[in-house]
Amino acid sequence: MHMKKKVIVYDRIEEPVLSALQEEFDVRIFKERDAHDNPEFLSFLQETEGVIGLGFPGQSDILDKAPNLKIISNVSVGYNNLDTEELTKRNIMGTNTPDVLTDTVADMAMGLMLSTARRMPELDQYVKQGKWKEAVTTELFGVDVHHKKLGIIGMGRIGKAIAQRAHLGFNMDILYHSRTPKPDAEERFNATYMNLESLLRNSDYICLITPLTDETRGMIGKKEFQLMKRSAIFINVSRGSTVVEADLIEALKNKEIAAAGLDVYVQEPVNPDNELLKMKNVVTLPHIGSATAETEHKMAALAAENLRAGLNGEKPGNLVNPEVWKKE
Ligand SMILES: NC(=O)C1=CN([C@@H]2O[C@H](COP(=O)(O)OP(=O)(O)OC[C@H]3O[C@@H](n4cnc5c(N)ncnc54)[C@H](OP(=O)(O)O)[C@@H]3O)[C@@H](O)[C@H]2O)C=CC1
Ligand SMILES: O=CC(=O)O
Repeated sequence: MHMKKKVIVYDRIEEPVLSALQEEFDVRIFKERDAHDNPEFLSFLQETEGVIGLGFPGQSDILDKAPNLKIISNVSVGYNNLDTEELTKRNIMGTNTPDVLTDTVADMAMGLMLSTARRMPELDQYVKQGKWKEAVTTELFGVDVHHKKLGIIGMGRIGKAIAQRAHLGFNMDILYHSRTPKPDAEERFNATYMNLESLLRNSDYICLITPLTDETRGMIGKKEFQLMKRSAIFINVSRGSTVVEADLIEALKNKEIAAAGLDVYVQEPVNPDNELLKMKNVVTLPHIGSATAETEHKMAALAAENLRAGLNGEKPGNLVNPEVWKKE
């Protein structure tokens, strides 16, 4: 009898993609929180050929326990959970889900920027708690977004989609920083390339949307917050660890910057005691950049396509370690 290949769904894959995978493969679902000390997980991992899901820790200690693994298919564009060099050494493919989420994440980044600037979550509570007794006065006013300067750090797929919305929709001036200049963004959004220091000094809004890598880890810390305007609003949609969180807390406490909008944290789910959660001028979201029904479905479908290709001996469309393919 033909044995189905073993696949771990590592929290999470949406229906109907999950059912399709269950038909093709011998699928076991494990949740990140209770997997790693679970003997059932460790024994299934021994025989698993494919992993699909969110944030599977693809580093050597866990790879040692997965001798038959051929592919880790991330349901995310970011792949900082994977040690790509280690994967390549072991002939394991890593894949991600670019493009299908770009517009959805950019919409969210704009929403986070607007709601931080206009204090929407705070004022939502003000209305719901029955505090709205007369027209709001100056202490509840926000600040304008339109016609301000937006500094985008990481002018990639999502950075450009944010620039498009901000420039064409909100008449914002776009400043940007990435490793290399982007002539197409300069042409389409009149964006100006800057080194990081100039961007931080000149922006009214700063939006961080780089991948988390060895280079970007902690790239925004004490010194960078001190370079920002005191009126600056800082938005982080990248990964929590691109920012030194303790320095962000200090910068907000010392009023070195005006406010922050955060979708990502060093520890996720964020610790309820984190001081950021207690600050009125910080808008917090639970890492929902791509979390719409339509986009999550597209990401799951694309990740399943990548997984299938890898397990069928074809080159997946979104390999993050293409070296592994040349090696074979
Ligand atoms: N909050 C959320 O839910 C989501 C978060 N994300 C995060 O957003 C990231 C970006 O996604 P996407 O736009 O598709 O990725 P891209 O690869 O298209 O863009 C990344 C950009 O970051 C730049 N960059 C990389 N390293 C550095 C560096 N050291 N200094 C300055 N700039 C740098 C790149 O510059 P260059 O082009 O010059 O190399 C590129 O412009 C993901 O990796 C993920 O971490 C993504 C989706 C949802
Ligand atoms: O954070 C989400 C991603 O797709 O990366």
